[in-house]
Amino acid sequence: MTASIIDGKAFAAALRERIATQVASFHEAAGRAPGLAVVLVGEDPASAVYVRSKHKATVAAGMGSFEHKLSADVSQDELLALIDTLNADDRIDGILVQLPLPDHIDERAVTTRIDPDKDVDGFHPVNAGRLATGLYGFVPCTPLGCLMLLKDQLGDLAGLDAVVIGRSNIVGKPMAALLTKESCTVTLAHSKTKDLSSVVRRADIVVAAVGRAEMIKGDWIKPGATVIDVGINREAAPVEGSNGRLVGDVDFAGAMQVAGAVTPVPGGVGPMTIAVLLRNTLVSAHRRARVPYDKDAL
Ligand SMILES: Nc1nc(=O)c2c([nH]1)NC[C@@H]1CN(c3ccc(C(=O)N[C@@H](CCC(=O)O)C(=O)O)cc3)C=[N+]21
Repeated sequence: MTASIIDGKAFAAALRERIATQVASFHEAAGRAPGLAVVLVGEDPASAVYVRSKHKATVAAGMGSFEHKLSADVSQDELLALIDTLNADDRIDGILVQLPLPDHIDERAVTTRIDPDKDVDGFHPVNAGRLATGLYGFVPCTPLGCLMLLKDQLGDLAGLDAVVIGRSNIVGKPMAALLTKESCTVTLAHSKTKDLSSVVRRADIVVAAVGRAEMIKGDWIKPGATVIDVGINREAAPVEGSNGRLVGDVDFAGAMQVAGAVTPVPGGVGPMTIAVLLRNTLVSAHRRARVPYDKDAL
């Protein structure tokens, strides 16, 4: 038996198509395009690549893209002042400050400065609280993308055993909250979890978000389980000057022998993150302009 491969890239492309259609009707109804502001501090090459693909996807969906590139030595006060300006700018429905930030800037101070109703990343504590208590709010893009893939694969998730490995505020915790909302029995495992392989083995759904290459082994997985691999780890380059291979947090070849379905890396969760960012921005635009939208298409 071989697992099926969950094509996140294709799912994300289809979602972006539906978003583009709704962006066009929003534009007609509101007389403006939805707008996304992306702030990049410094010259980290990986961050620059992500910001470029976000910009391309934003424009391709018919949205306005407002890029702000600041030098690595910008002061925290200058960055906060830019966020205040973006908060007050009516053309902008979503604000994303690319993480990580340089060490002299306090990420907390930055994420809490963003207007929660423009916080399309869902990182503001107000949105974390809304998610935890079941109120409307922005849900972080990566876990929401994972949930979309799971529902597409499995339909109703109620009663399923889910294990989330990794307790970050950006992926693990919101993922556990989303699965709880879907009536899964959720275990949030992490680096201190005892006997992780046994914890993983009882799960119908495994979401791996630990940031350690191929840590989750194939023989830990329950036969037929659905495995979502959030990890993006770059292996050391085979020859100097070249790029190393991208691998997930799951031993993909091993998991393919046992699981029912597995997301690949690349081409799984990563493309969903950007598509959901556009979705959150479109939803924000509808809310801010008080134009109703088609929830089912998104
Ligand atoms: N405020 C903030 N919000 C973010 O959402 C955010 C961030 N900061 N900092 C960095 C991470 C990373 N991230 C990814 C987006 C797309 C892919 C993606 O499309 N990956 C492709 C391939 C990527 C490659 O080839 O390097 C794939 O998995 O198929 C991955 C990772 C968003 N992030």
